[in-house]
Amino acid sequence: MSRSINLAVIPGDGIGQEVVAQGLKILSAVLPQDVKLETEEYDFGARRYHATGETLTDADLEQLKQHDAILLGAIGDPSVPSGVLERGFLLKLRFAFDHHVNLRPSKLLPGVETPLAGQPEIDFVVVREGTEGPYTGNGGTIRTGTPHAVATEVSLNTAFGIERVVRDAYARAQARPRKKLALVHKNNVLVHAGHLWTDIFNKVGEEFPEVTTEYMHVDAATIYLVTQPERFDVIVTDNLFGDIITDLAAAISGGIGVAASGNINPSGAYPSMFEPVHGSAPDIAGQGKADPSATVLSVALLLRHLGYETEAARIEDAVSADLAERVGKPARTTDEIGDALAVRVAG
Ligand SMILES: NC(=O)c1ccc[n+]([C@@H]2O[C@H](COP(=O)([O-])OP(=O)(O)OC[C@H]3O[C@@H](n4cnc5c(N)ncnc54)[C@H](O)[C@@H]3O)[C@@H](O)[C@H]2O)c1
Ligand SMILES: CC(C)[C@H](C(=O)O)[C@@H](O)C(=O)O
Ligand SMILES: [Mg+2]
Repeated sequence: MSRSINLAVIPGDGIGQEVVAQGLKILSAVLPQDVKLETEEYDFGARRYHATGETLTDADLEQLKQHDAILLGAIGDPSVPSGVLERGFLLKLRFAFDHHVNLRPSKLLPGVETPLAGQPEIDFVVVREGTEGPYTGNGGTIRTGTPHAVATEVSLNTAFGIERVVRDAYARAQARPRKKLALVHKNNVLVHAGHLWTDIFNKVGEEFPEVTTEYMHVDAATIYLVTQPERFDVIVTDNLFGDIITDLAAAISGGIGVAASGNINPSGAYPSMFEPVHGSAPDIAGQGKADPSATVLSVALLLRHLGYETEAARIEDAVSADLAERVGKPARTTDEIGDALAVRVAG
């Protein structure tokens, strides 16, 4: 039986261009010959915006819908006002394709440096809700430019949206050896949203008696992520808390250059999108300094999502070996790391 992957590729802005090139290099190197890889590149981001004023049109969404999956580098550029591309492209796409499971694994691989004392066991996954919370654009500004300006950014939380992501997180916890799930929220202050999350978390938990649960306020979670990261197995949390704690999770487990993510539509109704957790890093863009590992690991998540478990594991092993060998060696360019990984996955 012939197999194929029809992939939408969105390099985007800044280092997105550099790291996606490496991701594709590794993808081509790892796939068996009988798998036909078709890629179509899209120019979303600052270039498209400056040329046309567009971020993501309905026609673009129609085209993207035809693919099996999407690989994204990063979106956002200092030449475009903050929020225009982030909301107008990235969030619009995540919402349009109902990417409600934003999956962000963190694993401290052997030999990889962490700013934490000792070499703690870090191996957890954050299931970040991806379509609701304070991200929906449910707000506004009045009296702009006056001393009485008012801005609101209302967090939207639906029972439907919470329940589906919470159930997904329980299922992931159930499938892992430690079977632990933590709900991270702020139900001591955000009592409306927080209690809806907590009630649903407890109710869905009745279906998963083997999963051990705990609740933690998000501020305390930031303490434990630093002092006891080994405590975590699966974390489920809302969109904004998930955004913040996954940058922290990246920082403790090898850095933002190795943090991968998947924006998953579990039903398959729309293609899922895989991207590094990091952004376009304008401070290092164009200098060959970006670590492509996060994108390469995102390619592994993409392959696993499409059923290519062996190839996904090969990529993860290659990145792990590459990271372990870095200690004490001079820094390599983005391209050099990509080349080394391509050799490893092919061999
Ligand atoms: N998914 C996305 O497309 C995404 C994610 C985050 C931020 N952004 C956007 O990216 C732009 C820059 O955001 P930011 O500076 O807050 O975050 P950032 O993640 O781009 O950069 C934060 C820091 O991490 C470093 N860094 C990031 N990726 C790296 C890599 N692969 N290797 C080595 N170092 C790396 C950067 O040099 C910088 O010091 C903004 O426009 C923001 O909105 C986009
Ligand atoms: C750029 C921004 C919209 C995005 C988010 O907040 O989700 C980014 O920070 C991320 O973590 O993917
Ligand atoms: Mg973020």
